[in-house]
Amino acid sequence: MSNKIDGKILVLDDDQGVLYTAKMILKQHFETVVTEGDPKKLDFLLNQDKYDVIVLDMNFSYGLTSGKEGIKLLKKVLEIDPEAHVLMNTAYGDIEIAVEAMKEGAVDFLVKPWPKEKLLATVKAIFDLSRSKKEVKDLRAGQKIVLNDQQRKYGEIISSSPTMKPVFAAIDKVAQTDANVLILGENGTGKDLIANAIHKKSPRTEENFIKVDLGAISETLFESELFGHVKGAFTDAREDKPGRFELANNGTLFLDEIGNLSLPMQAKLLTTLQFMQVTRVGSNKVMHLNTRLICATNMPIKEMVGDNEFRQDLLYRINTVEIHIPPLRERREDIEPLARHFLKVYGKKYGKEKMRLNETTVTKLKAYSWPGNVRELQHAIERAIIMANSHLLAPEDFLLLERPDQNVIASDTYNIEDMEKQAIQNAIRNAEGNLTKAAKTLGLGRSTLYRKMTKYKL
Ligand SMILES: Nc1ncnc2c1ncn2[C@@H]1O[C@H](COP(=O)(O)OP(=O)(O)OP(=O)(O)O)[C@@H](O)[C@H]1O
Repeated sequence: MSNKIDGKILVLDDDQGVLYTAKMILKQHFETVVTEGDPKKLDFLLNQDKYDVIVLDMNFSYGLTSGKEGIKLLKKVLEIDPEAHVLMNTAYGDIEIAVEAMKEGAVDFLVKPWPKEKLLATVKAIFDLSRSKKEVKDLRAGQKIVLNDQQRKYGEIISSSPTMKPVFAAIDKVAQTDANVLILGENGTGKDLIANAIHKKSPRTEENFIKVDLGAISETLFESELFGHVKGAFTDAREDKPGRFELANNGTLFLDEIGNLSLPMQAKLLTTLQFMQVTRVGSNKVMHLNTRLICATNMPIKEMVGDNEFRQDLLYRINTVEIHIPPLRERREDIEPLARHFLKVYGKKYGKEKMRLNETTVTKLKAYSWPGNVRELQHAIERAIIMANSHLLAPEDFLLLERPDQNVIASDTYNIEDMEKQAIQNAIRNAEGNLTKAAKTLGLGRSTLYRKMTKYKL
């Protein structure tokens, strides 16, 4: 390995002698030194690559000593790359022009002819400045993601059913290891919560817990989101950005909805997991990682392997330990404590702390099949609290209709109001009680939906 600095320097000057000398000096210390005598090539060069330091001549055309050409070029450089670090080079020692260049955004200037050490020392200092600014930026971009992830609230896990005992036992055991865990369970069963609980109980608890919803990542953004990118790697890459893998280094990476990954994305993920190393898109620097992996899915992943929709080798890599979370209908003992828990949480949120459930309501809640699991129960309680007229929640405060086979208005009425009422009921049912989602499906605002629900006594 060379001990040169891994940096890129561009020298633009119409004096071939200057270009030659600068290259000779800088090449001994920096990995890449590009020299160019034609200012018209500037656009092409800057769009092609990103330079840590640009040494720019102030007086291009022969005989022109006003420095105007250099200022024009400087503006152009900064237009293409507003963060460029430009060192102006002038043969005439015209301090006023140099000061103007600094005002326009140049970082420093040199007066030709410069002693060899002076050029090197100045370029090195500017290089260090540019790198440290970049590191701060990287850190900020990373912190933003980490902060978002940390701010996501993970509440307490409520459960008293025997069916959940093996789940808690598994959490305690795997938390102490670095084993890859695959959490399986229907929508809304608490996979997120369990993944976070494993992290919290693990020795990595002080490090980051980073979640990636693979179901929400497009094919084009997959690599950049997971592995990061460097500025200019693609059109929208305006800044360097660390990937989720990198941010989860020494911590835990939670890949949710892994069953939704396309086969090409599965292949990319597998390679990363095999070597536990990533390279930011557009860079060639390999980073070795120490990341604990937890994956989750609500899809029948083993059947998907049989149907060649999910790679078997990837499944083997992620499912060292499997944790199955049973659906709520298979642990009915949890319904009441969960309902009371959400009653407390939302009672507080909406200033209705006195809300209670009556016995018939509890019986009704326990009898329901909860296809949307804990999330559906959570939304049902929240809605009931918002809509209820008294402190005692009655069965009528819950819209728990078993799902119809078809997602259509099953009616032969043409009365507009009846149709509207049925459409609202269907939408709420299909959204598993999530009113925001139901309102969206209906094309209504949330408050309009509340109004209509009151009107139709829903
Ligand atoms: N045992 C539990 N105790 C308290 N809250 C729970 C429990 N299980 C789930 N929840 C709550 O239910 C909601 C859904 O849970 P979570 O997001 O963890 O489910 P999920 O299985 O990851 O869902 P999806 O498959 O849709 O991503 C969350 O608000 C979570 O806090």
